[in-house]
Amino acid sequence: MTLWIILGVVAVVVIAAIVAVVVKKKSGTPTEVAAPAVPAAKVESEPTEEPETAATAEKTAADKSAAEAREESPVEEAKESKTAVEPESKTEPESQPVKVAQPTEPEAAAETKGETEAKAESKPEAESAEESEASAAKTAAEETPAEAAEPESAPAPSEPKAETTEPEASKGSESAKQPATGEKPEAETEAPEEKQAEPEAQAAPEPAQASEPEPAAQTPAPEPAKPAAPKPEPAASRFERLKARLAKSANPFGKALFSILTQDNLSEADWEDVEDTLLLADVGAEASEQLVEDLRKDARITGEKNPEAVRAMLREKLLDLVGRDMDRSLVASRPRPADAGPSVIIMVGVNGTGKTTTAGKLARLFVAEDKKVVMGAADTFRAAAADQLETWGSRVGVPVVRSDKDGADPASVAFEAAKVAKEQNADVLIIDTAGRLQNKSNLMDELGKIRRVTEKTLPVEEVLLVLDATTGQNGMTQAKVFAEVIGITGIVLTKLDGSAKGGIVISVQKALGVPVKLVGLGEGPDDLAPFDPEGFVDGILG
Ligand SMILES: Nc1nc2c(ncn2[C@@H]2O[C@H](COP(=O)(O)OP(=O)(O)OP(=O)(O)O)[C@@H](O)[C@H]2O)c(=O)[nH]1
Repeated sequence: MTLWIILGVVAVVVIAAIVAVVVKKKSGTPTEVAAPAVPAAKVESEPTEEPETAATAEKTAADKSAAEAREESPVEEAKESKTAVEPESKTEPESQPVKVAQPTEPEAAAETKGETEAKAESKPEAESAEESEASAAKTAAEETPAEAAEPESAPAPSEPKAETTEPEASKGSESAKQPATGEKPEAETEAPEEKQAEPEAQAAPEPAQASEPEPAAQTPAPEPAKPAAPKPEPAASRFERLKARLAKSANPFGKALFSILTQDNLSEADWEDVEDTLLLADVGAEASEQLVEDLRKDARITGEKNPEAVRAMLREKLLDLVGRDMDRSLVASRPRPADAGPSVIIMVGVNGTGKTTTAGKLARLFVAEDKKVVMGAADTFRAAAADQLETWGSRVGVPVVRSDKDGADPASVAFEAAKVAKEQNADVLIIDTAGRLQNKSNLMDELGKIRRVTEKTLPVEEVLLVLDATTGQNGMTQAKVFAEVIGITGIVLTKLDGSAKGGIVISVQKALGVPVKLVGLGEGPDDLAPFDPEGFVDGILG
């Protein structure tokens, strides 16, 4: 039994050992199978990594290609940067080319969109600084900023440039013509004040508009400024020359009077001839009657047989009528305090009397006196008027404040002109206005507005009524209305060279109570002279 038990145990042990071996062999397979599980995990993580690396690879590739492209071509660079680099590259590329292309303009380009206004503000400062140094010629150059910018921008090939320059150009055109551009802000701020000051909405709003254009510099065509224009003839010698022309022109009434008065035994008919002669010469009915009466009473004339004596006495009578003691000096020519500021002259009159021409001639007259002059083209009704004045200004190196806009508010131009003249410390500001009929009340009101707006900055010391001597007595009605509306301080009698009506000097003075201060005896630049009563009477007596 015992033996069987032992054998049984041994057998069990052997079997167990065999089973153990078998089991061992089988257990080695499952561990290997598990191994793949690890790689499986790796695969899950790899998918994420692989896409990333692929993306970065593409990006780097794109960047590289983009970088290469930049080196190869600036144009492609921009494209690449837009697509690959996105936002940053979009803005930078655009601004850079501009900056690189034109050093001065790049800034302008970057600034234009948002900084145009700020730029405008800074301009004023610069201008004011320049103005302090400045001369008329300098301002002239400043006044044409828009024009100057155009040429530069034109060549600029890049689009950005064109865009940036456009704003400037447009800006320049608006404010343009006046150097006063810088003053724009001020003008705007002042506009409200003006509105308040003037109940009528008119004056206020316009000045503001005017200020925008400031561009006065725009204003200003004065480039030709101080070209080699012939030196203006001194005022002193002008009337001597003009007197000779006056004697040759159709102003024979003095001679006619002389021939009648030197006759023996003047009859009633002779006296009627005297009066008719005076009337034909536009001396006026009242003045003619008075002169004849004086002559008849004067025994020295009626009894005098010596021609020279008659001539001398007639000369005295005519001088009395013309007015030898009237103050005919222009306010601007009188001695004045150094800090008085510019003396403002406004030219008014009906159409075609010679306002613009006289303004130009007058500028020459002042330039001949070494005065610094600024002109304002407030004749915005006739497009060519500003050009005409600008041409006159260029002849003598005088800056002209003007607007490019047809039909612009003349008060705005006057407002700007006053500011420019004051800032430039000019001695004289001459403002040309559009011709108008005295029966157009709205246009006449406009004159009052021009004066009021101008006086926001400078007092108007002189208003010259420009009368065409050939219009004769018709001019009297006009003159009276102008005097009532804007106030007249003096008369300019033009085209006296082509008129037989020199007597208008006497009648217009009598009607308005203001003196003839200047006479025009031709279309030449120096055919304007201060009126000299003695020279005038000598001229018409021959
Ligand atoms: N003979 C002569 N012609 C003159 C004189 N003054 C001006 N003229 C001419 O008169 C014409 C008209 O002159 P403008 O200066 O344009 O007249 P304006 O008053 O400004 O004209 P509007 O602005 O249209 O009212 C021009 O042909 C001038 O040359 C003068 O004293 N003598």
